[in-house]
Amino acid sequence: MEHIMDGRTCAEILERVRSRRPLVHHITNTVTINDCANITLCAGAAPVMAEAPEESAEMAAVAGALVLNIGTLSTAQVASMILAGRRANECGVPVVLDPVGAGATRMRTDAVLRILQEVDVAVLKGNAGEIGVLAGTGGTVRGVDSCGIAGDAVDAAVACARATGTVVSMTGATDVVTDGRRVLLVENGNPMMDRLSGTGCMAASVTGAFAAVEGDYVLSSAAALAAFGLAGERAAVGARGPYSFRTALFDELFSMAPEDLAAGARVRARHGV
Ligand SMILES: Nc1ncnc2c1ncn2[C@@H]1O[C@H](COP(=O)(O)OP(=O)(O)O)[C@@H](O)[C@H]1O
Ligand SMILES: Cc1ncsc1CCOP(=O)(O)O
Ligand SMILES: [Mg+2]
Repeated sequence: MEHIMDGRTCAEILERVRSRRPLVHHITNTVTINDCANITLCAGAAPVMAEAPEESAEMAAVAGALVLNIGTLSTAQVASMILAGRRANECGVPVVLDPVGAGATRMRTDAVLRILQEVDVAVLKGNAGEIGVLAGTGGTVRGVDSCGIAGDAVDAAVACARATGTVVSMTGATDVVTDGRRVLLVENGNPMMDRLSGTGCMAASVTGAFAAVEGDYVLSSAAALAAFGLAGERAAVGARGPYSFRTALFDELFSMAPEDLAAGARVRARHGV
């Protein structure tokens, strides 16, 4: 491990998001689209949602990052994602793919495999079940929820990164971020994040904002999950349930100073993969 990810590194990436305010182009689902826009703003970046095939490539070309989320996919939407993704690749814009529900239906699994074939994806951010399915090592997904992964979760994430050539960012109580060689474990977060629809989608949005300003996507993805998870920890204090937690989650990310993240990030390297 040539890079140890300390809180200071996370904080520096957050500072860069805040000072550069990158445009994060989303093609995403209709359930959590507004939450994705607002969490992007709270991170310090600028969201735009643009999925029409007539404009998606043009928008991707001027973005700092492109986030593709298949949560409410259609054949036409996936085609537009591929148009945008290819142009993003030509322009050096990092692409984050959220394979929402991959493994739950054949259409979702096939769409993800097709996007991975046609687009050079920088970060594949999914829950454990989705990553297990895409790794081919085994995972179970019901609807959009992970119902578990076969075998060791870190091994599956590493296998998925090697098979897809992406940085895999696998969320859960402990997040696993790997390029198939380096492995970072992010301990930030709170179980309340699992009780609210959209936290996985928002994690992808923040991942996109951080990827726009840091070209080492293992570092950018771990920093993004540390910041989002720390916001979740702080939001849980005093929350009365999922919806007061939701409001506080946005407020906590918005008001998070880089020094807060430097002190609160809990990221460690896992050796020996
Ligand atoms: N039990 C938990 N403890 C702490 N953080 C969690 C927990 N479950 C999920 N998270 C966090 O919530 C976010 C969404 O993760 P996850 O629930 O795995 O995604 P999805 O909604 O795609 O299934 C991530 O930032 C993750 O770290
Ligand atoms: C419930 C639902 N159905 C299709 S997309 C979606 C939102 C999924 O959000 P997340 O995976 O971030 O919890
Ligand atoms: Mg969820």
